[in-house]
Amino acid sequence: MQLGMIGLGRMGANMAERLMKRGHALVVNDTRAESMVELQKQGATGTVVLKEFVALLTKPRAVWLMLPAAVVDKVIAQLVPLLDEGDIIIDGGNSYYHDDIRRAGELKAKGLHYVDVGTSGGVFGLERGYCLMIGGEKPVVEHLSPIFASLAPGGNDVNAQPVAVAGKSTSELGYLHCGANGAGHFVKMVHNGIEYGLMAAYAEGLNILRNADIGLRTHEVDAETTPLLHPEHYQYSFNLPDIAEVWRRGSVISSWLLDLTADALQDDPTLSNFQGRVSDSGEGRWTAIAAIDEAVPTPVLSAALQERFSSRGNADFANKVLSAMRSEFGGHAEKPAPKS
Ligand SMILES: NC(=O)C1=CN([C@@H]2O[C@H](COP(=O)(O)OP(=O)(O)OC[C@H]3O[C@@H](n4cnc5c(N)ncnc54)[C@H](O)[C@@H]3O)[C@@H](O)[C@H]2O)C=CC1
Ligand SMILES: O=C(CO)[C@H](O)[C@H](O)COP(=O)(O)O
Repeated sequence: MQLGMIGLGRMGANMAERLMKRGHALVVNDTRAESMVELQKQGATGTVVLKEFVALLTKPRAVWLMLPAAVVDKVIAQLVPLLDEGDIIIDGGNSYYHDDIRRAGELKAKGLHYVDVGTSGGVFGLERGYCLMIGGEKPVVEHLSPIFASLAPGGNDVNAQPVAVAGKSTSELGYLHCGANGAGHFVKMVHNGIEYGLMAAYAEGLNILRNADIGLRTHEVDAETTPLLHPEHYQYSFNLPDIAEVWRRGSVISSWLLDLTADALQDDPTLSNFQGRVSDSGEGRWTAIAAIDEAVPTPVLSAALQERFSSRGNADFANKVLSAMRSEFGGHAEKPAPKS
């Protein structure tokens, strides 16, 4: 099948390559001409000029956007005058599902179809395949199924576990039509909310292990902690790369995120290349908003999001306010920071 791919960054380029390896014809576009070179060598047709890109596509055209969420509306506005009735725009990035609902309505009025696809798999998707969470009209989704089936891991995914729905759903192949427009990105939003929680759980647990030698270095211990500490209980110098590795082998908490964590710790046990300022691209916030709208408690997912804000120094002033209040009501002075 032919597919147009706009956005050839960390995700789009690998997805185009995976599709070509599985026999699809790719027409590619990016504002960065250099991002097309390798794909063109592999057989893709490509141009930086959007009008020429559209002219290379056969009707009904299928155009997959793999762009930062912030530029999707702009690119759709440029694309629409170039498209014809019956053409399909697929947004495979991390858009907010509210935007999908609006876009699908606007495009429907022009005779165009819109499909939202939550894509998971990161830069490893080229080899492992991508998990696809899809929202849109059933016949349009079915029309695109050769593309979804080729991007997804498929039934031979080595990580796949036996499933109860065998033979009844494409879910066992790694892609799923989740519902009407917005449903794909709704499911991806919650997927990423869970991702934040899982990531925070591993990070917090490993931090407890890392500090289990605190009784051996009482001279460094925070002045607040010293009176409460029984040094004899904290005499362990754990090897974190080894612990992450052993947890990968048959443990209850084994996972792909743990595999990646173990790899990172093998490379550098102190993670000295990172400052620990953790960004967020919106999905965790939208998950928290949906939970509030539904009045569903999400203490773990919400705390994981808040932890990212703190990591960027956004709690510093609040902490100063706390110290100021302690000083005001109890005359408590701030104690010195631990020696490093
Ligand atoms: N990196 C990841 O692990 C994952 C990313 N996503 C989502 O996929 C989307 C793409 O992510 P990445 O590939 O990581 O981003 P990226 O920043 O690596 O690539 C974006 C590409 O879009 C191009 N681009 C920007 N504006 C353009 C325009 N107006 N016209 C044509 N091309 C344009 C850029 O030149 C770049 O090549 C985002 O929505 C992201 O949130 C989804 C799952 C995983
Ligand atoms: O969708 C993804 C993974 O599933 C992307 O890597 C996304 O960028 C992760 O979210 P955040 O940037 O908020 O950490």
